[in-house]
Amino acid sequence: MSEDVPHTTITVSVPAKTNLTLHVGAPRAQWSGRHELDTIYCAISVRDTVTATRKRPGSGFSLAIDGDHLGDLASSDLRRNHAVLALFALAQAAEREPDVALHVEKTIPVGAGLAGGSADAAATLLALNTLWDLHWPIARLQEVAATLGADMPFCLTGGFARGTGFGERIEHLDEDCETVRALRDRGYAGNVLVGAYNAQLSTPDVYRMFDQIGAGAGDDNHLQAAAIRLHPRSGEAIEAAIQAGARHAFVSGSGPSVIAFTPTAAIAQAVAQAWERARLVDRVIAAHAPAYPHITSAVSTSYSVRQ
Ligand SMILES: C[C@@](CO)(OP(=O)(O)O)[C@H](O)COP(=O)(O)OP(=O)(O)OC[C@H]1O[C@@H](n2ccc(N)nc2=O)[C@H](O)[C@@H]1O
Ligand SMILES: Nc1ncnc2c1ncn2[C@@H]1O[C@H](COP(=O)(O)OP(=O)(O)O)[C@@H](O)[C@H]1O
Repeated sequence: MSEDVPHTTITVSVPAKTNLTLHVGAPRAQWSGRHELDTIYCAISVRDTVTATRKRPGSGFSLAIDGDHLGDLASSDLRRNHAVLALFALAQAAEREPDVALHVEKTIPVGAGLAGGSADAAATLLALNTLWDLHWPIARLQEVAATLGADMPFCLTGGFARGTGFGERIEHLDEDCETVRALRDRGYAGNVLVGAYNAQLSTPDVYRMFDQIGAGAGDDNHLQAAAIRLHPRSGEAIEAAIQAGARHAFVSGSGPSVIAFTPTAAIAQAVAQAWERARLVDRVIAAHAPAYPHITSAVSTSYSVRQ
């Protein structure tokens, strides 16, 4: 005898994160040495997609990862993947079994300062919130996300937000608020180019270099000088982008990737050409800011389970 089991698949598309400003304070013992931050997060439309599918009870989790530039992910322990950590964190918080198949399709460069891991964790939480019929509010999911990483709570909402604490305290910034209007007036919205690298930077290493050399004079990203010290090509790409007319160009978070805000198609072409001609980046990705996560599909079918 067989029984029909609902077979639901939820797919979430999630944007990458950059920091328009990233002011770094002292490390705090109560945060296990993490530094106090005051940052403006901005999500950009370089996206990963996470699909979560219910599996047979007791069969455990599975993870499949696709993408052309997986960096150290290709050889890393699947159980340490941030999407899997999010699955187990929500399973524990919601008292559910993690019998879920996760499929992560990556275009966010890995170890790039774009929070690709945090984005996949956020997408997993959003997918499971529907797959398991939890329908928890974002604030409750953010409590789970904050236990996993500083910029994970922001990745659940996208758009613009101010982050404080070690980055986990989020004040979402509405599109029509004064701060966002001022950001738009200063050219921090619209088309961007991402200068991506095959190389990765370890975020802890960048913070340690920051502790040694501090912030560069006038840098809105206090980690920028440290990231450039460890990955000089990022600094060359920033200079070339500004010379080519970019409104803003900076290292994204702990780097090495570079973000250039390009207000016209001609400037975008000039920046891309300057980067490619002098091989200042390994890949150029066009995107726009801000961007938001969204559920792209929820498919319910059924499959027979032999009793
Ligand atoms: C720098 C930022 C800016 O948004 O993002 P990325 O550029 O890496 O994406 C964040 O602060 C990345 O925070 P988070 O995502 O938790 O960092 P992880 O890669 O998990 O590395 C954690 C390590 O980074 C350092 N760290 C992280 C956050 C913080 N406020 N102070 C720190 O000193 C600590 O050494 C910590 O152990
Ligand atoms: N799903 C994931 N996507 C990207 N990186 C991941 C993921 N899971 C674990 N990681 C690990 O997290 C580290 C940081 O990756 P990532 O979040 O992309 O960069 P950053 O912290 O610089 O924004 C990498 O060493 C990577 O192996």
